[in-house]
Amino acid sequence: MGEKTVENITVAVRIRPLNQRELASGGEKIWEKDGEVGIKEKNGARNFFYDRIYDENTESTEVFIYQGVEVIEKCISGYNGCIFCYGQTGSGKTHTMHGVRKTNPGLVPLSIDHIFTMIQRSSGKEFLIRCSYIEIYNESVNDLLNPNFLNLQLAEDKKNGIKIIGVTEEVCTSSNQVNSLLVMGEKHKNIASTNFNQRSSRAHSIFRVIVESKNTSGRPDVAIATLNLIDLAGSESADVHGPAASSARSKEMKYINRSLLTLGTVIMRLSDKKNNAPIPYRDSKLTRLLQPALEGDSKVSIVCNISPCNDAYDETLSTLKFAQRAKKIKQVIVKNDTTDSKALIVKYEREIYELQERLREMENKMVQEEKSAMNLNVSKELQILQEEKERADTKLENLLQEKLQLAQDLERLKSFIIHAEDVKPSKLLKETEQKMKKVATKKTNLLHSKTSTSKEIIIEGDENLLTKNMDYLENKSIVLEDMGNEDINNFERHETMLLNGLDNIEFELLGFESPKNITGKPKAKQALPFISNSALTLEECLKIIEEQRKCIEGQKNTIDVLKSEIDVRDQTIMKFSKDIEEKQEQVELLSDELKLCKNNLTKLQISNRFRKASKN
Ligand SMILES: Nc1ncnc2c1ncn2[C@@H]1O[C@H](COP(=O)(O)OP(=O)(O)OP(=O)(O)O)[C@@H](O)[C@H]1O
Repeated sequence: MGEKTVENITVAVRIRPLNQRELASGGEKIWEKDGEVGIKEKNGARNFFYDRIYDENTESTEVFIYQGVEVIEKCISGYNGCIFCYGQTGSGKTHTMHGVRKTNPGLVPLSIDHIFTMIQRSSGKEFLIRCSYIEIYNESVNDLLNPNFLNLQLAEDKKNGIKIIGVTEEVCTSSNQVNSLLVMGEKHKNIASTNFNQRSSRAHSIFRVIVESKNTSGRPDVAIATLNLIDLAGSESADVHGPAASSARSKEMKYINRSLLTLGTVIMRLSDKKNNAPIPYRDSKLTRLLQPALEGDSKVSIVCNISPCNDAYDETLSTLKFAQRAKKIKQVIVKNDTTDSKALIVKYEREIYELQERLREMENKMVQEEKSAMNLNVSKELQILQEEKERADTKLENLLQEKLQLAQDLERLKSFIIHAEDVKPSKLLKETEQKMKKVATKKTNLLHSKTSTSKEIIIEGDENLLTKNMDYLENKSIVLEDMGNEDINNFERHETMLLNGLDNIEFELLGFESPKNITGKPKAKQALPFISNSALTLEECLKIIEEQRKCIEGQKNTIDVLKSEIDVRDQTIMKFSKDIEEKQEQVELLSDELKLCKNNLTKLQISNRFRKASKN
């Protein structure tokens, strides 16, 4: 706890001018100011003294100078403050508290202006201002800054007084901002027209400003002061609404009067300390909310508003008595110093510090990012990609070479392969084959035409191949006799050739053995010009042909394998090319990202430089 001061509640009386209704009804002014601090009945029957008396000629600014300035300045120094107006309906409470914003502002807007003026003058200190605005309507606490928040609950808070749970608290940094909140709250106020006041407040309204202050150097203490600016609803008698009063107005009147009565009792008990009767703070929401202030933790200033008219005599007298009692209340007000980390200013400062740290970290990180992006990531990435590309290029080059080699091999191998259709049959072979066919036919015919004996002789001729040959020639001459002359000539012309061209197959077809011994060496090979070695037997030739055929088939298989290998490599090459394209795209993307990163950094740096400049 901080410094203490013992003070009385400051009580002033403000006399408003007679209003139209009073003048029209022939009302008379029976109360008048008596010096700076006195008020007396015109007939001299009664007089009262307070801290200050304001008459109908006094401007609200003057009221503020005496009733408001000290309270506000105490708040700025860390003491709680409370200013409220008390009086019957239509006596000028709202006029005093709020006034007419531009032409004749009341204590609330003047207090706000003064708070910010004081802040401006308080070098070496920092402040945090937050505001809330509520009204107590029919004993229900409603949020005027958020009309959806109705019937808010109250809770005891030993450090900060009575807390309104869930109330809207707006942090404000200028008087304009606070005034905007006031305007907004005013729109949600319960106001109605009565016989006594066209715009009568149907609820008590409390504009609350919490001022947190802290020295920028030295002790870390934070002073938290709460300023309550209260415009009470006025006490009402039944004639305020007339006999046709609606049930809503009657209900409002009941609640207003009951809470004002409780306030009166609280003030009475506080002013009479000898009487140890309990103080009924809890009997109304109004007194509960005012309890910390009235109990003595606040600098309290009360303006009691009265009508000077004779027809309001009772109400005015009641107000003046209330003011007298209030004047007696002594208060020990204490400065609210705290090192509580819950103080919003401490919390915000910590947050600001944390945010600045984070910003610094972010800036460093961004510089690092930029560097690494510039020097490491991108160049490394590029280097890797380039190396990969070079490797892929080499691979591709090798594969192309291999492919070329394979293509050449293939061509070479292809040139080795001879297809049947590629080979032109020799004229000689063709003729030989034709003759062979003819001979075969004729031999068959001959065999059929001969007796079974001659057939047997031929078969038996196996014993002596030469004899067989003779027989054969004999048989042939028989056949020749049977054939026409033309045939004979033809046959003879080709006989040698035929004999030479006959191979073992023909002989075997005819049921003979190979005529190797007939001519010494078989001549069949001479009829096969593609076999260059005439020394080979026909079987050997066939074998060679078969081997060659197999070899060609083998080569074909090899070529097929090579072809499929080439296909696989082609696919690999395609894959590599695709990979390279993808990597190049990645490189482009990374370059774009880097550009973006650089732009963002430049923007951030500019905004930082702007922010630091505007701070200075
Ligand atoms: N000092 C003053 N000078 C000029 N006009 C005043 C003064 N005091 C009050 N009035 C006028 O009297 C009328 C009623 O005043 P006001 O609304 O402030 O009364 P109130 O006490 O707030 O009433 P209620 O309790 O019904 O809300 C208003 O039109 C107001 O402008």
